[in-house]
Amino acid sequence: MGITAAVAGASGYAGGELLRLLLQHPQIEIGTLTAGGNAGTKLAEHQPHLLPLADRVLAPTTPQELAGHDLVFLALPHGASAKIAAQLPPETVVVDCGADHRLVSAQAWEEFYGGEHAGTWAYGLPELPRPGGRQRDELRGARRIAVPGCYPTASSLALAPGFAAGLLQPDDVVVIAASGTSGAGKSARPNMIGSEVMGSMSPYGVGGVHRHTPEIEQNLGLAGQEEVRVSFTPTLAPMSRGILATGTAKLKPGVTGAAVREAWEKTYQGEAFVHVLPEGRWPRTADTLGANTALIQVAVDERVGRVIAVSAIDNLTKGTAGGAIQSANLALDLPETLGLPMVGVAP
Ligand SMILES: NC(=O)C1=CN([C@@H]2O[C@H](COP(=O)(O)OP(=O)(O)OC[C@H]3O[C@@H](n4cnc5c(N)ncnc54)[C@H](OP(=O)(O)O)[C@@H]3O)[C@@H](O)[C@H]2O)C=CC1
Ligand SMILES: CC(=O)N[C@@H](CCC(=O)OP(=O)(O)O)C(=O)O
Repeated sequence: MGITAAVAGASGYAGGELLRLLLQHPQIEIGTLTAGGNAGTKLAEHQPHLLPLADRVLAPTTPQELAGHDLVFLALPHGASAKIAAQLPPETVVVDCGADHRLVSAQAWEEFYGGEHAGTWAYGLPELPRPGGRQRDELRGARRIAVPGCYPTASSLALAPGFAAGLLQPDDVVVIAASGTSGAGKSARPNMIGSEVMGSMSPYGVGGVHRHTPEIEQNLGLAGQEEVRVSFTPTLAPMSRGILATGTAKLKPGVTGAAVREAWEKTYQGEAFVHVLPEGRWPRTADTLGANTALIQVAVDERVGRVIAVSAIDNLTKGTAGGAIQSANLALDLPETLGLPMVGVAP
């Protein structure tokens, strides 16, 4: 018998993308699917694109329904996963797409999310450079995994090579990122309706208050082993999927353009999903659509002594469900790339 996986939150965007990818995974069988208020309805009502699962009925999200699987993906709102995970057997691989277990600092959790910190799990961004290794080292054999936020995935992959190589000043880092509307989940806010989003871009969470700020700081700080401060501004773009993150940071004195290029290329050399593009080509979200890839480019603005690093991802694929399955592959000792698309949909 193969590996069985349950998906909690199967009626949502992240749950739907998990199922799209799991249907193509050669070693994982899809088990129980659950929802909240939509429990009792058929999956086809919420995910009409997932034809092979159309007649599956959604179960309520309880530990009893989720138990008995080798793998459980939680694609639930913040705060819902900790209680459930605590009631699942310790040997089950639990992969949480929500934020509950991403942050190391309880103080940062309280400041940006409020309430009690549920604890820290292995962070599911395998390519992230860490002193003497990669984040994937912590994911091999892990039984509890926290999938990163979509903005932190794009922003951290863009800038981490510069911090890992000690090329960037830690106190002058700016990230501005644009996201498609699916990043907000299915429960639309008033600013998400089509007539407001189409043909317009708008900032939100401005002024250092967006909850992904401490997560980006945590990742860049771990890469460089020093405290990093980031000014992060998210914006909403008129597209359903995709994130384009532009990070800039002040170079340390004497750092050359050649050293920057070498650091970025070396960091991601051999990585299957994270690619530094050839010089002169810039990442576009469209090229990552439906793929578990992150496309990166870097340049030096010599006039102001800053590095500019840009990355593009599909927020639902590398930014959530693809990253979740990549980490699960590592936890289960499967090939890291198994079942994951590397080719986007174009145009
Ligand atoms: N969208 C994205 O790009 C990203 C999302 N994530 C994270 O993934 C998680 C899911 O996000 P997303 O799919 O976008 O959200 P959606 O709003 O699209 O889906 C939420 C899912 O959770 C279920 N649900 C809601 N409340 C409860 C509850 N109290 N108990 C049990 N189930 C419940 C919903 O079921 P029902 O239909 O019955 O209401 C639905 O299946 C979130 O934690 C989000 O932060 C992470 C990275 C990126
Ligand atoms: C466009 C949009 O609204 N995006 C979401 C982030 C999505 C994501 O990655 O968030 P989690 O931390 O919730 O998992 C936001 O800014 O809140």
